[in-house]
Amino acid sequence: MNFVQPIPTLQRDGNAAVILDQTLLPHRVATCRLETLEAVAAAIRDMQVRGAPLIGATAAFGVAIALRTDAGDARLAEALEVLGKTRPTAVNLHWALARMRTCLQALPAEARHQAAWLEAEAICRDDARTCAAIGDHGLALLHEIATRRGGKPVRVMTHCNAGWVATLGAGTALAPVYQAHAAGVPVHVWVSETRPRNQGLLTEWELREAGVPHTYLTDNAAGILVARGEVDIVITGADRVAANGDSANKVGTYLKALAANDNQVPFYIAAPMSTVDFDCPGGEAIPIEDRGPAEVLSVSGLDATGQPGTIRLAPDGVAAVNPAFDVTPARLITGIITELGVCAPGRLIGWKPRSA
Ligand SMILES: CSC[C@H]1O[C@H](OP(=O)(O)O)[C@H](O)[C@@H]1O
Repeated sequence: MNFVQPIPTLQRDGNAAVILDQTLLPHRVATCRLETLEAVAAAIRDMQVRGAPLIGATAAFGVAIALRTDAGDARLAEALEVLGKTRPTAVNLHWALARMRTCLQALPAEARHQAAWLEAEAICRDDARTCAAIGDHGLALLHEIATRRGGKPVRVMTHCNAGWVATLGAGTALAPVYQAHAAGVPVHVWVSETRPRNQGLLTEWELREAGVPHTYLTDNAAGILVARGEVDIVITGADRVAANGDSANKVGTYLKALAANDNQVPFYIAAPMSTVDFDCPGGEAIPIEDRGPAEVLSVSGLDATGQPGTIRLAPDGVAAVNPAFDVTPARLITGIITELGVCAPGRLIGWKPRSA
């Protein structure tokens, strides 16, 4: 399916990047123009852009922007270092920066700026194609369930946002849902809010705009829905998949996988092969981002007058912990939906490209 993003998540405008600012969604749809290396790094760190594939592509744009007036070795190294430090868990960031390094380091400095833009834009096009292929492979799974359910909606549970706003295409976990909806396969999506940053609201917004039936729930409600038999399949994205299939995704994913496993509900990760870190043997080696207590102790939204704002939830001095991701062990994962097909987590190593 040729999915066209309703609003581009990332675009080139001369020597700048124009991003869809995700910190304002779903209440305000606005773009933001990034003209410097520092602005790109801040946009990734502060999650104006988020979602593993989109973070990678944005970082690639950051390299191109950084090389405008000086494309020497030192400047290239500085750009790669600054961008590489923005967020630790999503390996697509490092994958994209490595691809930029490979493309650029062999070139003379005067050829690098233009080549960087070409490569960054190629990363975007590749991701759109990858999302479409993930959608195709995931659709086959949803089709199978639809047939079993005799035309009743396939009830998909997801977590966080792995839709089009997190990528350059249709998304990862939501790509099969969009494909199914377009093909007339009835689907209903359970959308968990994903505290503390509430990326579930992004998923809710995407699905509402696309006319895909869905229901929003608190993170804690996921277990009872699974136990009551109201979920046919769980599909989430991933930020880093280890060589043994252990998968890091937004915190709360592990609990959904446990509930799914306890109730014989299939649990799938949908992610591009660029999310697989073949250098990382298992989940214990995946760096987990700690975003600090402030996000946990407050909540952002609109006030009674419709103005955006943040309110404090907890009294002063409350101690809080905020790991942004957790790791779902391979034994709880039914399969990993990639652009190459659906793979059992334990067999991923057989899919390792020769160059990786
Ligand atoms: C398409 S990958 C989406 C991925 O991004 C999330 O993380 P974050 O919002 O912190 O960038 C999450 O873990 C999702 O699965």
